[in-house]
Amino acid sequence: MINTPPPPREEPVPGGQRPFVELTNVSLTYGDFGEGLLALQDFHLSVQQGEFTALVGPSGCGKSTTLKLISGLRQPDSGGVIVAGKEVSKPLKIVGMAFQNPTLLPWRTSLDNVLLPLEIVEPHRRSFRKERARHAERAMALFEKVGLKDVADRFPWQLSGGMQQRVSLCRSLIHEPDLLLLDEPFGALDAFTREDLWDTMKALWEEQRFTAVLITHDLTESVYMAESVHVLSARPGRIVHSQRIPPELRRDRDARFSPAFADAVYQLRQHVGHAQEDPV
Ligand SMILES: Nc1ncnc2c1ncn2[C@@H]1O[C@H](COP(=O)(O)OP(=O)(O)OP(=O)(O)O)[C@@H](O)[C@H]1O
Repeated sequence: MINTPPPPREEPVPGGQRPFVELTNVSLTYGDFGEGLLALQDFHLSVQQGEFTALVGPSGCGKSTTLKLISGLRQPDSGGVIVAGKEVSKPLKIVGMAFQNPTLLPWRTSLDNVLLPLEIVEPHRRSFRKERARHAERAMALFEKVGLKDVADRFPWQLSGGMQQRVSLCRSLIHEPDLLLLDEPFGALDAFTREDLWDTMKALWEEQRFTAVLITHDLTESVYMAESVHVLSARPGRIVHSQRIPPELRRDRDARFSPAFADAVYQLRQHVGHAQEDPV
């Protein structure tokens, strides 16, 4: 029902827009050629503008590497990486990122942590001082949206892990990025906090409709959050299965207990299992 054959690649819809994120025939080796470690090979991925996509797969298969390529932190050895219609050749400014570790600076308050990207990245940097009050107002609005109260003046070490991760999500969104890259941001949280944050993130995405790429080991999370889920093979990684997730499975918490939801997770689990057993 929700299966599609392994993509090599989604072609642009005829007459429609090109994908917002497009990796074509990408290979990447860490270290020296010859002795290096081949992380990705023949890798294709396309994500439409405003789409929420998840990448799942065995540990070490190249998921974080894919985000590094999309964000421009690394360049491929061969193949192309295009974001917003342009070849990626350096770190992109239109990207927000959140990681498993919230990586907040302990000597800065929550508000100053959230404002950090505006302080250091152009074009905001040059007008930051003049615009600080306006940015702080936006940060406060974000705090409210993610369910944080009275944290602006508190330091990271005064917050719970879940609160720190909420602050980190605010920081990733403060510059209103077109593209949000999420590297297991919910992975280290307890189950209840994690489920709350899924809903928070979904609400933000529904409101702002940025393009999102989520890496996760949690198949339930991938089905609940993403419109499409791609399974990577064991290293060298490439996509071996793609699954569209019907909107009704992502509608609300109750949907997670439906047979159709369990079926979607089961199918993904089968493909991840095959990927673990049969390295390509
Ligand atoms: N900077 C690096 N130098 C050398 N090897 C690296 C580097 N970064 C990653 N690797 C290796 O490349 C492969 C893919 O790593 P990557 O972090 O992309 O995998 P992953 O799918 O995100 O893993 P996990 O699910 O365990 O987080 C792994 O074998 C990893 O050890």
